[in-house]
Amino acid sequence: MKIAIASDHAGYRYKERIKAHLAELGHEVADHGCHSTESCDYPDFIRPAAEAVANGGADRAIVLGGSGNGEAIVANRVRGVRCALCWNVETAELGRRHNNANCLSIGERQVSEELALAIVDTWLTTPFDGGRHQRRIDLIDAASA
Ligand SMILES: O=C(CO)[C@H](O)[C@H](O)COP(=O)(O)O
Repeated sequence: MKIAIASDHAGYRYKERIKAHLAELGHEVADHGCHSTESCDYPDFIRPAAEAVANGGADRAIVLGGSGNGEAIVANRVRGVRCALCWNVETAELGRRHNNANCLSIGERQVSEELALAIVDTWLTTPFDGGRHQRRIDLIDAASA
């Protein structure tokens, strides 16, 4: 899978760890920054990663911050992106099964590194259920057209 990844300073360490994990799994990763723990403004980095999904340059995106809230907000402003803020394995599973989330947001200050990797693995491997959930996604898209 082609995966775009981005963080701010608060998500930088998990970004580096998750990039290594994705490479081990054989995924192709494009890092949209940031590139250090020096304070920066997350929209500058998150938006290009989300746009990569919207324009077909990436299959999925992972965005990382301190809480992950602002990162999910930025990603969800990009049409066609469905970004799920996940803090445990169940929210990651539901983000895929019910929301067909093509973007994952995690807060480095909220979850352990071990849990972050488990969240990533679940989000990568869980299929979308379709059915009534596709109808709801269609309603979301229609409402924001
Ligand atoms: O999670 C975030 C946004 O939702 C950011 O990582 C967080 O706001 C950064 O805060 P600070 O500049 O105080 O490190």
